[in-house]
Amino acid sequence: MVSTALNYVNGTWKASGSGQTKESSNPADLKQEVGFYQNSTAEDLDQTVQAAKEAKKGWSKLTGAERGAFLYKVADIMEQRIDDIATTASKEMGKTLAETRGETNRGIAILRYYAGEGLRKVGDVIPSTDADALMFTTRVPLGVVGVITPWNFPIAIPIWKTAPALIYGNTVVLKPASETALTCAKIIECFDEADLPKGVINFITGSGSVIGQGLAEHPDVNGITFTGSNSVGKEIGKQALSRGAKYQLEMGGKNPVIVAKDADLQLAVDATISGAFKSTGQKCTATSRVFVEAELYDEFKDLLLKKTAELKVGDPLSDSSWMGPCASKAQLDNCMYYINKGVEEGATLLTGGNKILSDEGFYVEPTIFECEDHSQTIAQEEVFGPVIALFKTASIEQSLELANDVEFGLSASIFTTNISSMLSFIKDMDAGLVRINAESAGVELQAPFGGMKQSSSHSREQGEAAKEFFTSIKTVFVK
Ligand SMILES: NC(=O)C1=CN([C@@H]2O[C@H](COP(=O)(O)OP(=O)(O)OC[C@H]3O[C@@H](n4cnc5c(N)ncnc54)[C@H](O)[C@@H]3O)[C@@H](O)[C@H]2O)C=CC1
Ligand SMILES: O=C(O)CCC(=O)C(=O)O
Repeated sequence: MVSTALNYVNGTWKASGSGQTKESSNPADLKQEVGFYQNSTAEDLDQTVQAAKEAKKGWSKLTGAERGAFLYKVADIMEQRIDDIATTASKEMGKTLAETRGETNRGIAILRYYAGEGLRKVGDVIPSTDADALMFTTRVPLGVVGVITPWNFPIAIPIWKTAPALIYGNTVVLKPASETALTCAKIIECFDEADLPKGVINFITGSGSVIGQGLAEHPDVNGITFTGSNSVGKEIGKQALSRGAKYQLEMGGKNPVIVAKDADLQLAVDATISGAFKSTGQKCTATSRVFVEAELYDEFKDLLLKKTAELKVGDPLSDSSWMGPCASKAQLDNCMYYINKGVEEGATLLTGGNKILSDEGFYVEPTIFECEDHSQTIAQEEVFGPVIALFKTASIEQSLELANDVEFGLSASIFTTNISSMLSFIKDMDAGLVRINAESAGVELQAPFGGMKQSSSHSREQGEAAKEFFTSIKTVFVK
């Protein structure tokens, strides 16, 4: 059934003052509309922020245990809705149902993790130089947090930003990507039914340039957490900095896989395929460059091509599909731009490179280029699609040097059985997430996540690291 998502402001579902809605469409079936969302205005945003501002005092006064009890309740409600949330997400952005179900379960686990955080320590006792004094740290919430999220993890990312914001006592205004607005509304329904106090969590849809930018610029928004493109992220950072708000940005990646001559071949090929092509390559942690030592190169390439040919691309709602379409026409066009660039700049197209079933949806073939020149566009820029640039290298040292030769530093993998190769990779690879004998994608909710170089604002999300962003430290001296 086609539905219309409303904004959620001060505990009430509400239409935008604009009276306008926009359509959310299905990238796997261009004839099917999934539903509609509110095309909100700056006035709607202001009312939403005011609701969060009014709620912050009461929410911050609750104990962590009390706030945690609400999050446990949201998790329990969401557990009853896994299929509905996952199906909506698959319809809105084309990821396979197996992946969106997994992502919903991950969202539930994140809620429970942060619910438990309400009972963990928030400070340290620090010895004072004054024998009669007690000195310690405590933490206070930022206040109102603006959460701006992308479409590629439409369930996990809104939750991994919102749950820690709430448990540490902040109130939230959440603006999801328009492509996945209905999925996010289903998540908010779980918060609504868990009866959080009014105004603690608010949800508003609309364009990035009005609602996203409006949040970044709003004087009553004390912190902004963002995941998305580098260009938008940088602007948000500048706006937040200029008015003294705290900000956290998670942006692009150009993630390498290094395959040593002593690697487990099957493992390295399977992990490369999964890292590069799951979610149609639309992960900031996706594998996009692969460096293979010469001795194993031909065997690796043959097996990679054989297994890629076996992948079934099709309807994300069908159990037999391994990879769905790109999330939108813009994403497909972007992908084709980079594929054409690869061909123009002289990389050898080994497989893929074409749109498929283009009348029905935004499908593209899993694509592999063999490259020699690491300065080529497909080796340097984030594609955000199922495209691999494959290189033969003379040594692990050369692989590592090339792996670091990009502006990003989010995640990176090495496949090797040699301990000293592992250790030099851990030490010398410039990435926030380094993985040994495991694919480049795959983030665990209890561990810090974030990038180096241009991939992030150098902050970390998830696990205990979230506390650093969502709170301010107060040093207390008592005498
Ligand atoms: N690092 C990641 O996980 C992601 C990276 N991307 C990259 O970005 C490219 C474009 O994807 P988009 O969806 O267009 O990303 P985007 O950066 O435009 O959108 C992300 C979020 O920011 C909002 N936004 C857009 N313009 C804004 C503005 N001026 N001020 C504040 N918020 C704004 C959007 O509405 C959305 O909620 C992709 O091809 C990919 O390369 C996209 C999504 C996620
Ligand atoms: O690899 C993952 O699980 C998370 C990736 C991510 O955060 C992203 O693509 O935005």
